[in-house]
Amino acid sequence: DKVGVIGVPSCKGQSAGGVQHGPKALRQAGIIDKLTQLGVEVYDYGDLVFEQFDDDTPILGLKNPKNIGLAAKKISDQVSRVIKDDQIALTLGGDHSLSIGTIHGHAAAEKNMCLVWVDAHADINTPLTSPSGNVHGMALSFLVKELKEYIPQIPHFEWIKPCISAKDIAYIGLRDLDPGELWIVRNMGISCFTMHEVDRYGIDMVLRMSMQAINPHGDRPIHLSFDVDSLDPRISAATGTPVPGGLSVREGIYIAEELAATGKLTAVDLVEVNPLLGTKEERDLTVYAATEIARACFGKKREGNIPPGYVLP
Ligand SMILES: N[C@@H](CC/C=C/[B-](O)(O)O)C(=O)O
Ligand SMILES: [Mn+2]
Ligand SMILES: [Mn+2]
Ligand SMILES: [Mn+2]
Repeated sequence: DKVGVIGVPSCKGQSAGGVQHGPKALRQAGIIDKLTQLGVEVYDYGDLVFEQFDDDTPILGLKNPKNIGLAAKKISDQVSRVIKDDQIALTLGGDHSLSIGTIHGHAAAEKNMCLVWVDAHADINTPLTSPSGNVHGMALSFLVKELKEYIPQIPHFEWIKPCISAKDIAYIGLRDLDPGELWIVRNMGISCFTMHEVDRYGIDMVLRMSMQAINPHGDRPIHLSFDVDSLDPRISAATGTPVPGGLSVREGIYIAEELAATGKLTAVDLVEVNPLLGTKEERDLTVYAATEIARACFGKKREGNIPPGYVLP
């Protein structure tokens, strides 16, 4: 496999300072080497640089429209280029608003892609339903075709073409939805496996049902958007919006192992690591969990791995 790593030091989609240092924290934890050790051909594109615009007043309550709209375009172009170069795009965040760009870029390169969104949150508030104006909680609303009529015109967001249908999305790990989001999930027919379903069916069955729903013939490129706050705060406390009762690191790794096994994983977002939050132990554990999810996405197996060409001595 060839993997293109893109750092996205974004933070304006939410209000906790520090998430822009997520890419650096993951790099300092050796994420690149850990992938290289798996025999993966890693192309590191470094971190995207975003021009900062201070004159960026909220529109309809949506915060930082100019900074986020312009950043998303850069992200979209970069992800699209990486995938067209036959590399799996691994985007290190940064806040979850970056997924506007990664999913848009993925769809530009692979229009038949489908999406697994692993998160405590649905991130599908529209600008009119958002309780906070934070775009990391709205990312999907600009991308889902069936929501087009509910999305007001936002300056610097005009270039975003809705590129995915509700039926092509599966949520895993949800446990903190706003009313508007639940209405959308229920009425647009998005496959949704909250922590209730994870408890009821177990993670394997949830994954099987997700794939049955969005990729029944196993022929569609898969986009995994992994928000570290999907994991339980006991193992992922260094994040802006922690919610108790999350996935265990084993469940997170299982999702990654199974999606890797399909051979169709084409883009991965690893977002919302905020190294300035929590104690040093909590930060190190959060970063460790995130790097283990990444390793599992690119072939690391708990049964072990045999290097190519290995011969028993
Ligand atoms: N639903 C809340 C929380 C959003 C959380 C976004 B996150 O999942 O990317 O952390 C909001 O809209 O403000
Ligand atoms: Mn979240
Ligand atoms: Mn999120
Ligand atoms: Mn988060």
